[in-house]
Amino acid sequence: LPGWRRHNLTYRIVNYTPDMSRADVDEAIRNGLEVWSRVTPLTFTKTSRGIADIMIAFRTRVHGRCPRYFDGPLGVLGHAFPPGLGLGGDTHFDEDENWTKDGAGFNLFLVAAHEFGHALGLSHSNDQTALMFPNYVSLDPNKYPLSQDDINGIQSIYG
Ligand SMILES: CC(C)C[C@H](C(=O)NO)C(=O)N[C@@H](CC(N)=O)C(=O)NCc1cccc(N)c1
Ligand SMILES: [Ca+2]
Ligand SMILES: [Zn+2]
Repeated sequence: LPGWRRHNLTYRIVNYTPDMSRADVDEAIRNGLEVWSRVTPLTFTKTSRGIADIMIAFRTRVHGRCPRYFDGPLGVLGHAFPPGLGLGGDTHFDEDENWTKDGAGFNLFLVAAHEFGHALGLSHSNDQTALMFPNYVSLDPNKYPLSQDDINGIQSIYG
């Protein structure tokens, strides 16, 4: 099955980027998840310790037991693992990027919303307007980032 069977999921921000305030990181992550909870029956509860379904961390290069590596500034910005136990759902951001809450560098909210699409079971879309399009397009972060393609995709998994 491509999606989570449980709809009440937990997430934990394991570490924070020095590029932004903790409050701004918490906000960007919460909003990135809310993009998807608004169009599905999914709920996301933040935990500050132990193992959560979606473990979120800022990492560089080779990191921990993660099978994927980061590549320094630019290029790959983040990666997330599809639903499942263990690494499933876990989402990593490349700490070698400049993470911001506005238009400079890379907007954490936008990249997080994209990565969480993967963590919920979506793969890339070839629709240029889709959040799940492979390449970062710096949208106005206040603009609603989901396209109809994204909504069709997530609702085909979570109904
Ligand atoms: C092969 C993958 C590990 C690439 C990686 C990705 O898609 N992660 O989900 C990634 O970071 N892709 C870059 C590609 C790039 N540097 O343009 C990206 O911006 N993905 C995140 C993203 C953020 C917001 C919107 C969109 N459409 C894509
Ligand atoms: Ca990178
Ligand atoms: Zn992606």
